[in-house]
Amino acid sequence: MNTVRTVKVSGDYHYTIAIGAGLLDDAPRLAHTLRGRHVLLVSDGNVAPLYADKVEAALAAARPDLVVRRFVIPPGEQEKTLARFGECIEALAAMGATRDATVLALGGGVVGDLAGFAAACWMRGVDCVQLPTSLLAMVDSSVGGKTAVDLPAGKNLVGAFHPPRAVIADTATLHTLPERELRAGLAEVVKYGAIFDAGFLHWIEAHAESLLAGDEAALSYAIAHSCEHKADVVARDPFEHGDRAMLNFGHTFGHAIETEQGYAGTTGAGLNHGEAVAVGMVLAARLSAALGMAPDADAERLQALLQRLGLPTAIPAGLAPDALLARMQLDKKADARGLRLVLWNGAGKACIVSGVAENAVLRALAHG
Ligand SMILES: NC(=O)c1ccc[n+]([C@@H]2O[C@H](COP(=O)([O-])OP(=O)(O)OC[C@H]3O[C@@H](n4cnc5c(N)ncnc54)[C@H](O)[C@@H]3O)[C@@H](O)[C@H]2O)c1
Ligand SMILES: O=C(O)C(=O)C[C@@H](O)[C@H](O)[C@H](O)COP(=O)(O)O
Ligand SMILES: [Zn+2]
Repeated sequence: MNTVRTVKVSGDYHYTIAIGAGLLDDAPRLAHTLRGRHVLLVSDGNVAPLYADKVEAALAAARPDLVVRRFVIPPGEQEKTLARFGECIEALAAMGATRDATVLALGGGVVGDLAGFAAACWMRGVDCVQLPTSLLAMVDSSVGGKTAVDLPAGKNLVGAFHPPRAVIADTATLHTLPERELRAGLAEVVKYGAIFDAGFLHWIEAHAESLLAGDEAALSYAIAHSCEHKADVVARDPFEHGDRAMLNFGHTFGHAIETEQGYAGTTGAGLNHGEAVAVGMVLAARLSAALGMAPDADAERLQALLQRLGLPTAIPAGLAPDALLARMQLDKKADARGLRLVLWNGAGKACIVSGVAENAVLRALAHG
């Protein structure tokens, strides 16, 4: 077994994030997270054929008494729906899952959000253990307990806060992750540097090529450091009453793009989540510069880094600014005063601004 890094999420909803190559083979570690006998392994059609047998074999070796069932969805953001959530709940009912059951989320953020939401709702809440297999899920979605499904009207509009019992990230799974999805995960890594840590942003700039090449040491440092930042903010603010909202940097724009494109990202016809967030961060940085809150040079530097990482930085053709603005108005941060956006004060510093003028946002969208 290679080195295992651990990051602890402290506070009322505490758990450990374990990061290392080969952790899906670590039967005692997996078994240790389970309380009862029922396990529903949720995955998608790309990940299950690669890793589900391995996980089930490890569970059977450590706990022969377990009742394990599999629920596999087709891959892609278009599957993060109320309908799939319903099927997942029915799978728990069919196996007679008791209140000490565990939902194992084996996959990227789509599987993690859907499985986590099912765990939050079955019998008003059973354990969820996140086994992230995409870079984006390792650095972001598996941590912090936001679970949700999308509606045609907007991203993540139905969901719950339901912190995982544990997160076990087997970095060896990244060897099979498509390059496009690796880049998408790097967008959320850049986000942490942009909003919290100018030094980390500089480190990413210096290690961009190693990260893109899938270098183990660089990726494992980026994952652990990103998780430290996320663990820190979600421990302080688990329900996003305050500065957890900074994790939404670029997301009000990005979610509007994803929704307007009908969540067509993973199939290749639109932007996926990480790509949309990359565009969104550039728009939020440019808007901040236009409002005199961030230096122009920092906004240009952020855009240049995202471009070096092979990420898009412009709104895809065919998306109208007024349609995107309408989508942004259904963002979960908005309140009676209107849009509430995460804006930027330059490298390492973000802020949350209420009542942002719509004409300034429209100008950013029109130039985007
Ligand atoms: N809950 C949160 O805090 C949070 C944070 C960030 C993003 N999200 C959500 O996460 C989702 C995006 O997650 P994502 O980028 O992981 O997308 P995803 O789950 O669609 O995974 C991307 C693609 O990679 C495939 N894949 C995953 N791991 C693989 C592996 N090891 N080998 C081969 N293929 C693999 C998947 O099958 C899929 O086709 C969005 O729905 C977003 O809203 C949630
Ligand atoms: O954990 C959080 O808080 C985040 O905002 C992380 C984001 O990267 C993630 O995409 C999240 O799902 C967005 O949340 P939402 O509340 O805007 O739906
Ligand atoms: Zn995100």
